[in-house]
Amino acid sequence: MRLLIAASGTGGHLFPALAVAQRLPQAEINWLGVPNRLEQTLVPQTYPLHLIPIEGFQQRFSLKTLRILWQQIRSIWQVKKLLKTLQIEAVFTTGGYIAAPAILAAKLQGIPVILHESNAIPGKVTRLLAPLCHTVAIGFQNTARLLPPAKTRWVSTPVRDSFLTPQPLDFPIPSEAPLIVVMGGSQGALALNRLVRLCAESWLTAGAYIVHLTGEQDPDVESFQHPHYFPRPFYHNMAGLLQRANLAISRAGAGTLTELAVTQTPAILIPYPYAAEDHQYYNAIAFEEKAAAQVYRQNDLTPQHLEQQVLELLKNPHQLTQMAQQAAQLAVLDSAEQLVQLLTSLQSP
Ligand SMILES: CC(=O)N[C@H]1[C@@H](OP(=O)(O)OP(=O)(O)OC[C@H]2O[C@@H](n3ccc(=O)[nH]c3=O)[C@H](O)[C@@H]2O)O[C@H](CO)[C@@H](O)[C@@H]1O
Repeated sequence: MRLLIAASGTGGHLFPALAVAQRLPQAEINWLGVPNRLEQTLVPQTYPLHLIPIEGFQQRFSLKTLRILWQQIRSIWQVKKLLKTLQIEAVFTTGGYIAAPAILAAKLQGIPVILHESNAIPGKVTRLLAPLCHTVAIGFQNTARLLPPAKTRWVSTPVRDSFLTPQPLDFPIPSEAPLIVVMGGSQGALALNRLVRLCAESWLTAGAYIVHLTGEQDPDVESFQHPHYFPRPFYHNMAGLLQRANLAISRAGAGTLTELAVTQTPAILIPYPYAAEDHQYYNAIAFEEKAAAQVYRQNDLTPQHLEQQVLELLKNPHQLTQMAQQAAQLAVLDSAEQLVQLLTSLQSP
């Protein structure tokens, strides 16, 4: 199969697409992305990457809106040409603004599209263009009700292959010590970082180790130091890290949540308060409803409260085990496989 994957921008859009691509060794895969985004680091060693210069629309109308609209229209023709030149037979996209030209160009060329929407509240492009897709694969079961004219199928969200087998971890952490992993999504989260640094001392004193994924942009990254505290701007072996973690303190991006479920990691979730339509909160609630996580609104959460909640959990391994068991109930281990089947079924008469 000749497949175009349109996935761009953040880890949450790229890693699920890479997980599907990994499972299609026979396919001829080309990738559609945007300049200067994470795909330029993650994709070109494995797949030819084609870049189109587009941006997402801003909330408020301005002259820039017209420029973005023009970029979008132009990019539809660029993608249409690409589909033709590469003789693409199917398009797979994980949503976001790159999905718009990919879906519209595929529709003009009569090529079927599988769109994967990982979030509980679908993004704007998904809501608008879902009816043009062959199938919209969804990460959360409840999302189907928000996409009524489209054909939906719940598959959860794919995780990288490494999550499906035990991975070694290269941090010097004794096997009996509790490990807290702090994650702010693929770009880190400054507010979460500040909050955690205010609490870290007391968790470390209680015997925990901390791996803190800070993102690349934190100016205060060196402001807290301790021999059992490991800050990293970005870490690639997420599977090994989460398999070992006893507790995660995290934003609530859909990709991260799926990985927490697959690795059975109990979590304190602090959704990004400015995510479009508050979708991270609704992602997180699905985990809280199943008692797999505790959810706190960033604006209501004081450092004292977070510090206490974590200390309580560290003192109560039985509660952590119960949360881990509940997280396991949310895991769908063959999500990537289901998407591969959907894609390959497009070729059957
Ligand atoms: C601010 C915002 O709107 N973020 C959105 C974005 O987030 P973002 O890309 O942060 O979100 P996710 O949590 O879905 O995915 C992060 C991915 O990056 C990986 N990772 C992270 C840190 C690290 O050091 N190493 C690493 O590999 C994680 O393992 C995970 O696979 O896309 C997600 C999927 O549409 C949405 O749910 C999020 O709401």
